[in-house]
Amino acid sequence: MTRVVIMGGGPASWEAALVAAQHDAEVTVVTQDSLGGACVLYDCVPSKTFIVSAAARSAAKSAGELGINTGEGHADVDLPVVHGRVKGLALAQSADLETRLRRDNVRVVRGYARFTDEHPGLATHRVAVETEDGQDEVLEADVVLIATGATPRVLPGAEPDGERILTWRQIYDLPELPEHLVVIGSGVTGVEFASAYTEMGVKVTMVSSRDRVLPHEDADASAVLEDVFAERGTEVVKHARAERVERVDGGVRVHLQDGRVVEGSHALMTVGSVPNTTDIGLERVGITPGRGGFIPVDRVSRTSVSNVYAAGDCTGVLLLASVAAMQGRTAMWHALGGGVQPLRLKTVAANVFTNPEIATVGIGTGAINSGEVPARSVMLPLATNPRAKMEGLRRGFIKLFCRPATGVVIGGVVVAPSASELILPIAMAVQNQLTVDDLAYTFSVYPSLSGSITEVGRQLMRPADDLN
Ligand SMILES: Cc1cc2nc3c(=O)[nH]c(=O)nc-3n(C[C@H](O)[C@H](O)[C@H](O)COP(=O)(O)OP(=O)(O)OC[C@H]3O[C@@H](n4cnc5c(N)ncnc54)[C@H](O)[C@@H]3O)c2cc1C
Ligand SMILES: NC(=O)c1ccc[n+]([C@@H]2O[C@H](COP(=O)([O-])OP(=O)(O)OC[C@H]3O[C@@H](n4cnc5c(N)ncnc54)[C@H](O)[C@@H]3O)[C@@H](O)[C@H]2O)c1
Repeated sequence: MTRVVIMGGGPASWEAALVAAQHDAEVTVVTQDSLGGACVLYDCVPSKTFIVSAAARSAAKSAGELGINTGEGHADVDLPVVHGRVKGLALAQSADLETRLRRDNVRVVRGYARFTDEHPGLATHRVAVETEDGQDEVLEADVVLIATGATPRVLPGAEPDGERILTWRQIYDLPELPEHLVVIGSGVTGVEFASAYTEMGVKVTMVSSRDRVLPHEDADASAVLEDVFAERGTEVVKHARAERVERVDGGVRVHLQDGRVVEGSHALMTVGSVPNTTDIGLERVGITPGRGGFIPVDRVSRTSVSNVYAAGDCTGVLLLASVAAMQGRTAMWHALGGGVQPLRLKTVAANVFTNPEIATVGIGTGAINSGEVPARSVMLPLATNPRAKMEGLRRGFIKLFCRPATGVVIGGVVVAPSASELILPIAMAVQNQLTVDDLAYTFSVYPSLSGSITEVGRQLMRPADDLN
């Protein structure tokens, strides 16, 4: 029986464990947190649960527009209930995962895992487990998967104290909503929390190091988000790098590198993550971390050392739960001899959970605008969609990219309240190399937002004459 040891307990780990168990391996997961890892306990799941509550408040506040009076536009936030729900759902999901893995005979050990091979180059590996209760043990492994994830990056001079200077993992312990939250960093994490706290009725100022929020996303999508921020009173301070955060009476002062100062009651640090790779004994197996401490892997999750795989945020490939999970499965399919499809990043769908949401898949706008990838594209504002009008949606769009000659769909962007759901037909088109004609001939429900996807397909169709 192949002995598989998995270090870490997030999506890369639990998905790998399920595949390995299916292949009759003897599987041990070593995780210092409960199962689910940072994804379920601190990052993805808690933030999305919080965002659902924030969206419910917005919906209640805007119901009057649709003729439903909720009582003078009030929608009070019961923060202990919101935070209780966030933590409760995370723990419940973690417990579900543990039950599932145990049912598949996966051994789950709570502890910290490190390689302890005597020297690099050995055919099998040893992983030492350090437990809180001192029941340390050493596991012999034929295959090891490193899935140790990442941790919030700390800016020197802005060390989180859990009271006023916070990481996104500490906010659910706040007894009250901040009066004025300064969000430092305008990547995906920053904008999601800026959007959610604004919807919760908090004054938010965002410190953005670039000329726009979400510098790596579609520029039209960022522009919609900036318009919404402006309309709701979320201030964005641009070209602004935080140098340090000082605690003052009743609040914080954020000192920017150019001398400007931003004041608020609390600072939320969203300046990226660092991989958990420094203290796991990589040198004992001969793995040298790459740039930023991430572990280099190929498209089937192999490291430079035979029978040692890595998956998820510790690899820095694409810091998404869905990618972590696929990397984990791929590692086990490869290690245990199943058929394996190398990871295809061009087909990954992702979503920014702001209001409206921003979903993307396939080739990005950057590569198309720069001419690197030739494409035809259409952007259709949702304002003309009948269902959007009924729902009172004024902003958002569907954008589609296809190959100039064949019309094969290669990417798309959706900006809409439910973009995370609407992106799926485009993702299926990209994954299966469907054409704009395939989309155009697909029935969509009338009236529906997805009707705009088939409409974009029709706008990108070419009469047969054009193709000759
Ligand atoms: C605020 C936020 C929101 C996000 N929202 C989304 C989203 O909506 N959708 C999405 O797809 N992605 C989202 N992500 C990204 C997603 O959370 C990560 O990509 C995902 O968690 C990575 O999973 P992983 O398997 O690498 O491990 P992680 O989830 O990071 O878990 C790794 C676990 O291993 C443990 N560990 C570390 N070292 C050891 C060791 N030596 N021994 C034992 N255990 C160890 C860690 O403590 C941790 O519990 C979000 C990220 C953040 C920060
Ligand atoms: N919905 C989702 O799927 C979701 C949500 C959150 C995070 N994530 C993933 O997690 C990863 C990390 O995202 P993130 O937003 O946490 O980190 P990030 O690294 O993408 O963004 C951090 C931002 O902070 C800025 N920054 C760094 N130092 C700064 C300073 N001193 N002052 C001001 N700004 C500063 C950086 O320029 C950058 O724009 C991403 O790959 C993302 O896809 C996904």
